[in-house]
Amino acid sequence: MNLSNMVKLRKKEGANPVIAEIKVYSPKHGDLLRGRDPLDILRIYERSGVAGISYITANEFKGNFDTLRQICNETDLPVLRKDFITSKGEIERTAEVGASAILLITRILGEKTAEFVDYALDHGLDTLVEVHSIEEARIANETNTTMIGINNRDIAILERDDGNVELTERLCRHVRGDVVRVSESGIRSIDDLKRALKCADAALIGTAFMMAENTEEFVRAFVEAGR
Ligand SMILES: O=P(O)(O)OC[C@@H](O)[C@@H](O)c1c[nH]c2ccccc12
Repeated sequence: MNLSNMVKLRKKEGANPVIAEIKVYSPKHGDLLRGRDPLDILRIYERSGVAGISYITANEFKGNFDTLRQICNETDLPVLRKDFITSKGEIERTAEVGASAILLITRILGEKTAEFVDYALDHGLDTLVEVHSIEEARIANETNTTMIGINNRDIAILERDDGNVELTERLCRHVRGDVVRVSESGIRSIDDLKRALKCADAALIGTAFMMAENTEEFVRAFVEAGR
């Protein structure tokens, strides 16, 4: 099942649709993996009942394509590839490795966003078009994307800012309601999660999960909150 449909299924089941990110490093927080194996994090996320897995292949976040391939081979959950995609060849590679969805950043692709969405859809991928402003939401709304993500943090400065769910609350009404809407980044607590899910269909969380003392307990609490 692809990521957008998995989000809808988890929502129907009464769980909070959470996309859990295996985030090994961030420019703001530094090392997040702390010597763990990314596949062990994957198993914990699977056991916690998340709707899908996100993995960043971008060099700036110390990701790599082989780990993405391993994750896709090891799980039945839909996997989202996050990177600063600027070529159609990267869309083909993402489909070939078995990922379910690909992130396409409006800030980077601009007027090419719609064309890249169609190319990804034609290769069997779900698309998460990422926006950080009303203008970018307008571009995203004009595409055939299955999902639109509101990044609460500013990817142009590699998320060194302290964005939070206020941006989701502010932008959501500008994002089409007929696509899966995802609130991304800066979600650190159950309260943040509940605020995000008031207007988005799913929440994408990385740092808070990677920094948790007891990851499974922490992630499961997010998935089950309010049940
Ligand atoms: O670690 P956080 O604040 O929970 O954010 C996760 C994810 O949204 C973030 O890593 C992200 C969102 N869009 C991106 C694009 C590239 C790299 C990373 C990202």
